[in-house]
Amino acid sequence: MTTLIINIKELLQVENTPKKMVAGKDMKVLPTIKNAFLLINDDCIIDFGQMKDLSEITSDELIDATGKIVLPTWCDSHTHIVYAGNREQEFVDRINGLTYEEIANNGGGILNSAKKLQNTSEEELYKQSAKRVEEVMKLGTGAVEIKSGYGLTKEAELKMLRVIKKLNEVYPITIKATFLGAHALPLEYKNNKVGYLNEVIHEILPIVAQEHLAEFIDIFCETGYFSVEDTEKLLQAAANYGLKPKIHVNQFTAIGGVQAGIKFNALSVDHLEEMRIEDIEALKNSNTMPIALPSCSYFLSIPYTPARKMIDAGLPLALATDYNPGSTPSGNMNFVVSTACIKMKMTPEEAINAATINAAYAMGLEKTHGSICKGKKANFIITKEIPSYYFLPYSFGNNHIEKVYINGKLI
Ligand SMILES: N=CN[C@@H](CCC(=O)O)C(=O)O
Ligand SMILES: [Zn+2]
Repeated sequence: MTTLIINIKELLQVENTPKKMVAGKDMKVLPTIKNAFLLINDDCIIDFGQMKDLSEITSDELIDATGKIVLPTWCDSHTHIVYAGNREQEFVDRINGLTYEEIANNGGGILNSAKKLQNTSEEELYKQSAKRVEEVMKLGTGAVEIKSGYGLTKEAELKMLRVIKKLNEVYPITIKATFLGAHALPLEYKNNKVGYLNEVIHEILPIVAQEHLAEFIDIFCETGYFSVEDTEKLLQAAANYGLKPKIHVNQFTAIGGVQAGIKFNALSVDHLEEMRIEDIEALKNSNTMPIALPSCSYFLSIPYTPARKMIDAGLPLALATDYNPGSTPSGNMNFVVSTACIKMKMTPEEAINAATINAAYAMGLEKTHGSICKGKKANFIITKEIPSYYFLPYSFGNNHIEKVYINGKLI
């Protein structure tokens, strides 16, 4: 089945030769075609170009996109979409003066979500999570990474990963799974971090690998959670099973997590609200993609990742939502792109690159996602009539999306 979109006001992020990602000054460049067409066949992009070069208008379906912009769907390379219940009480507690750290120390935070998830059946967890997957697809996300990490027992971690697997089988959106058993210390291991890490490494990780439940490994490398030494121990064990790191580092304190990630050839290092010069230096000449999570900074009122310093130093940057019940109860990549422009001083071109091609790279999907390129997945957003693509981040909080196609299917 072919679909032809004609009279596109501007087609964004077009590529003739697919690139891996963009870094530094190149992030300011967003290749586009004005007055364009896009042709897809089933789940694949087969042609695009200027309207004047379109030889004949024959297709099973024809869409006139006069006044509208077409761009690749967003890639969300860091989420915790599979969770049970919510934590709106903690939100109110923070408004009333408690800090995120105080809430966690009182048994709230990640442990609160873990308790809820352990007491939720796999079917119910699937149901709650599927609703969020449907929601983010409508918001224009065509590929997403989802972590475990709210289980914190063998049974519950595997339950989360099976739910992620089922979501990937049921929905057209591409889903990549990450094993985050080392997200927090469960209460039973309060004074026995070594014991819990051994449980993760020797009891859960082998099953995750054997059952192919995750492609990536993650750990919360942070003061009060897991140290750099813990991180290296886990990443070494995961490497033996072929799991690639995508890790939580530098959210509240910079303790060397960036360097640990690079040492183990991490695909990405994520959060980075606290960045030292040596962290930026370490990322240069690495294959590791830094990921910023501006909605988390917004929600927790913590610093934003210093995108300007990083990009001006020649680094690439990806943007993701961090959708989770504690620090970011939002999976809206449109808001992420706006916030990156408004609060992190990224240009619209940089933000769109960071949320498409660089984000695809940060999940190992750059060959199939993240741009309008022949042979890539037919994943794209058709906007409502808008004056220019600047309008997307500028007119923040408003919905500019008219249609979303994922794997060639209208969502
Ligand atoms: N920082 C660690 N993990 C999550 C939030 C966890 C929670 O509060 O539930 C994050 O990425 O922000
Ligand atoms: Zn996270």
